[in-house]
Amino acid sequence: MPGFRNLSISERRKIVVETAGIDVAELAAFDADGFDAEAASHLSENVLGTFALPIGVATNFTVNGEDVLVPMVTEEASVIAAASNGARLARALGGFHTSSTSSIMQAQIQLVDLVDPHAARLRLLEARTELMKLAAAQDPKLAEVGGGVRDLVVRTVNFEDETYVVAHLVVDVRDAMGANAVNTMAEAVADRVAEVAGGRVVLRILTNKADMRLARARAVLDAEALGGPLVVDDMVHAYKLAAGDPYRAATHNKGIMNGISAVVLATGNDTRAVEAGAHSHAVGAENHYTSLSTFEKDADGNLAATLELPMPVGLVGGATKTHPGARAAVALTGVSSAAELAELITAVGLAQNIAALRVLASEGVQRGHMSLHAKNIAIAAGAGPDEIAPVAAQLIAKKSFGHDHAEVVLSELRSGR
Ligand SMILES: CC(C)(COP(=O)([O-])OP(=O)([O-])OC[C@H]1O[C@@H](n2cnc3c(N)ncnc32)[C@H](O)[C@@H]1OP(=O)([O-])[O-])[C@@H](O)C(=O)NCCC(=O)NCCSC(=O)C[C@@](C)(O)CC(=O)[O-]
Ligand SMILES: NC(=O)C1=CN([C@@H]2O[C@H](COP(=O)(O)OP(=O)(O)OC[C@H]3O[C@@H](n4cnc5c(N)ncnc54)[C@H](O)[C@@H]3O)[C@@H](O)[C@H]2O)C=CC1
Repeated sequence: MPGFRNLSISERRKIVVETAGIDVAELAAFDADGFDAEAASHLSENVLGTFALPIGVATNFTVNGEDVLVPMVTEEASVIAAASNGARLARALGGFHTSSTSSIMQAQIQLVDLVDPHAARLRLLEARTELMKLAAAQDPKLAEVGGGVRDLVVRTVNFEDETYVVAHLVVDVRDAMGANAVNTMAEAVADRVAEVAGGRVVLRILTNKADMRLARARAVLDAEALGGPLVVDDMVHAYKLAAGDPYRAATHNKGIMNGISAVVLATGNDTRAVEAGAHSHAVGAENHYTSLSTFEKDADGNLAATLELPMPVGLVGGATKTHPGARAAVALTGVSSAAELAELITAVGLAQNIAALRVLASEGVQRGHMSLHAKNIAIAAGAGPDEIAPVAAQLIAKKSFGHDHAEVVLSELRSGR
């Protein structure tokens, strides 16, 4: 959607409504009074009001052959521009291809004070059918929509002089994020689990290491569009440093989460749950913190990029149906299942990562990022509504983004110099 960025907000809204095929009234949720203090007071505690952040759309996304607009809520300049840019680069060779596992979440039930932990583990596995049935009885609605308890897995965990037995309820939560659903089940079976194992239950809570709920995205990027073979090679070098060095991996993955957290937040999902899952997944099989994505040169000299990570997001439950902005954001994407949303979010994470690595492997991040952040610096220096654009333009022209420089530019503007 070239030129979209130059339109006014109302022109952008018109195009979004036409493209997404939604009712214009839905976008009223993004107005200042779209989510008032009264409505907000039902979502959280000790509420004083609401706290607004920008919601924008990333453009240019093709996912599994379909064009899609992506709502993103973020306070950081250049994130939405970069996602749109990454999607534009991927689009030339077919966009993003995605897949995912079933929506499987797990709850952990921790047993302590066991005299025979290894035998207790087997006693629990012998009672597997009974315990699964007891858990399933807590959520008939989930069974109605095709979900439910799929397994009971029992592990032992050793720490210091303790051997804990930990039972995992493995549950298909379908279109829910599923934390409340599996926590309810874990608490309901805890007494019987303690009885069968012959110990005492302490924790009964989901794990955010949602490694049975993975979403995947991949794209091929045209070498010439990236800037040539050297940029491809250097993007692979950038990836390899992240793969081998936790100091770089943390920043590399932060770039991925720039896109992911923004869509998770826009759709009313739990950013902390997704972030905890992502970073736990980034501790790979070799037990060191590494890159969530991969980049490799393919047989044609183009760049093949992939991303796979846990993506526990829902379309029902939590705040997804109760926050009007979240409802509008989901409507805008057109997704109809939690799995589809999870895959879209993963494609956005990959687009974000592609855009960041491309600038890092070529001109560096500061020109693009700071040009878009310049208005923010102007505001922080005290610029009023009419002064923001001219101060930002001066900072960009001089390629000098320091706050002291912004103050000088502002005072020169005010004194007519
Ligand atoms: C910023 C760009 C996109 C400029 O990129 P550019 O090449 O100067 O811009 P362009 O004018 O050629 O535009 C290319 C496309 O980018 C999009 N675009 C471009 N500008 C806008 C805008 N104002 N509003 C909306 N969309 C914009 C838009 O889709 C546009 O296509 P067109 O509309 O022309 O067909 C590029 O430099 C970029 O991708 N930079 C990466 C920035 C980034 O990653 N920001 C996140 C913050 S930094 C960070 O937190 C993470 C990091 C970097 O540390 C992660 C890591 O280390 O791995
Ligand atoms: N560690 C963590 O991540 C924790 C997260 N949470 C919070 O839990 C909330 C999410 O929990 P949920 O169980 O998703 O919420 P929920 O309990 O509000 O909704 C899930 C329920 O919706 C019903 N349902 C109706 N239609 C369904 C469908 N098509 N697919 C699946 N279920 C359907 C089912 O009965 C299901 O149990 C989020 O707000 C999250 O922040 C809560 C505790 C801990």
